Amino acid sequence: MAIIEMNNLWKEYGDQVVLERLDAEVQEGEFVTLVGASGCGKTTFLKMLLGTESPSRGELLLDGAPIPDQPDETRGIVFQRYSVLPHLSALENVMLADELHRHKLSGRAFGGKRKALKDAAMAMLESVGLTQAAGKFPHELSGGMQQRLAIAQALMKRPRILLLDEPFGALDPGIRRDMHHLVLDLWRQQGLTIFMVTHDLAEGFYLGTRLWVFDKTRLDPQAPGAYGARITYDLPVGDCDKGTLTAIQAQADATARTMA
Ligand SMILES: Nc1ncnc2c1ncn2[C@@H]1O[C@H](COP(=O)(O)OP(=O)(O)OP(=O)(O)O)[C@@H](O)[C@H]1O
Repeated sequence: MAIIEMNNLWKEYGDQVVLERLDAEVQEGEFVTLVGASGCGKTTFLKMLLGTESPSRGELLLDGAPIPDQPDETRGIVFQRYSVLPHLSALENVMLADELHRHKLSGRAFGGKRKALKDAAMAMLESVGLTQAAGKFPHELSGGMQQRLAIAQALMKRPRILLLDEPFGALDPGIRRDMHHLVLDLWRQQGLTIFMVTHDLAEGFYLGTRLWVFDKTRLDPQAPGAYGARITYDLPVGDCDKGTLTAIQAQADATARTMA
């Protein structure tokens, strides 16, 4: 069974149609990268997967059942910036992710449980290369280190699905490359299913096993909100020639000009 399935999925805000008629299935372990013009609804789509936005029409299914309408431990998310809490150390940020979840169930961890939680958080920090930074606060970390910390925080609850919203958009190219290796390692080691929004088509092709292009197939320049975006390309990565890449870029640029 698909881990994620959407059937005729729509998202509207008032009379603005953001997404329309989305149909797709994603299997566990896929790495889906999402590209498309600014404002085409990529973040909105991730928010529906997270559970902070709900579909207006149609179905969005997790393991065959409607996706929970609140975030839970099955799905973790990392934003471009500000995913971590500034007044907590790196270690405390990672521990907090688990504590918030535990709080709902049985309250704060003490004694041996707290020690186990601390050990698990340290192991998570190690897996993202931040052992030395455990006692530091976010403002003492570089942009790349902050994003490593955000990833550690998102993975602490052992989600099956990781949602990444332009997580490397603000990073220098060299740091981005390091982050690419990190994400690919974590994806393989933990058997994650990943949905990642990027503005960089090359990054989408390098990282993903599958690339989705969000674009508007119907456009009314007088009423940019009248129609929503659809998935106009659904490509297995490695199966795309240069002409297709150029066509995707040209189409996204044309949509961006019309929507500007
Ligand atoms: N809570 C909301 N209420 C009303 N409109 C919203 C809301 N959230 C998003 N929108 C609108 O939905 C559209 C899609 O926004 P979204 O952020 O999903 O696009 P995006 O493709 O992620 O853009 P970008 O690439 O610039 O991040 C935008 O027109 C935005 O203004």
